[in-house]
Amino acid sequence: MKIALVQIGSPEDEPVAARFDRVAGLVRSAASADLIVLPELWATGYFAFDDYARDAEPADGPSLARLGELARETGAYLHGGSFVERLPDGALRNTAVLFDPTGELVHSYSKVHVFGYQSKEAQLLKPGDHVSAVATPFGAVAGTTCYDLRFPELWRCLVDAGAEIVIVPAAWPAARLAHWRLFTTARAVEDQVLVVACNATGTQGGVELGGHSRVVDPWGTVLAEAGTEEGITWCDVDPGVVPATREQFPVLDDRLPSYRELTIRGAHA
Ligand SMILES: NC(=O)CCC(=O)C(=O)O
Repeated sequence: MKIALVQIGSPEDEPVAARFDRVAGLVRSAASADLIVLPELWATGYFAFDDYARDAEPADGPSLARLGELARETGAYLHGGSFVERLPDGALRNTAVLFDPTGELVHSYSKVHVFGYQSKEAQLLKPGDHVSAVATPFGAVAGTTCYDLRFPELWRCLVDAGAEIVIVPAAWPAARLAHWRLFTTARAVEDQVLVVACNATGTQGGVELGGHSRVVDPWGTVLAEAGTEEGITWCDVDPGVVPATREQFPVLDDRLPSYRELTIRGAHA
C-alpha cells in the first residue's frame, strides 16, 4: 500500500480558491498512491477562526464534490483532511472525509475533542458524537483529528469499531512537536493500528505549525516522517502488519470489559 501525505500550509494571504487549486495539483501529482491524505481544516486554515463561518459548507457542498472528483481522477482513496461542516441547524463541526477511488464519500468523522487552549475551536464548533470504521482493500479505516490524539479512551472506541488503520489530519503547532511524535507513536503501539498522520505546516494566525507528518506501525516503527517543508511524503507499507502484530502479540485480548468496574481505593479529592 502506497501512502502519500500531502503536508501543506494555509497562508493568510492566499485566497481559498487558489489554495484549492494548488492542493488539487499536489493531489494529482500523488496519483500513483493508493491513499492520499490532507491535513486538518487546510482550506480555511485551522487558526483562521474568523473565517470558519464564511467557509462552512454542508456535506453536499461544492468542496466535497470537488474532493470526490479528485479521488475519481486519481483513482486513489483520498482522505480530504477536514473541513468546516455546516449542519442543517446551522451549527458547525470539524469533519474529516474519506473518498474511495470512484469518488464516493465512504467515511466521515467529526472531531470529538474540540480544542480550547489558545484556540477558538471549542467556542465555535460543535463536537462530534460517534466513531466508525469503513472496510477498504487495505483493512478497516477510521479517523480521529489532531487534539483527539490526546484521548486514549477515544482511540479504544476506534479499536472497538474495528479500526486497523487510523488516519489523523492535524494542525498541530511546532511548540508541542514532541507531544505529536509521542502520541502518534503511543496510539499506534497501544491500539495496534497503523497511524497515518498528516499535519499542516507554515504559520497561521501567528502560530507556527509543526509539520512532521508521519506513518507509524503497530510496533512503533516510524515508517516515514516529513520535515517542516510543504510537499508529499511517501510511505510504502504492508497493511498486513496490523493483523500480524495482533496475532503475534495479542495484548488487546487482555483488556477488561470495562475499567469503570475497577474499585478505586484511596482516591484523593
Ligand atoms: N488542531 C488541534 O487540535 C491542535 C491540538 C494541539 O495543539 C495539542 O493537542 O497540543
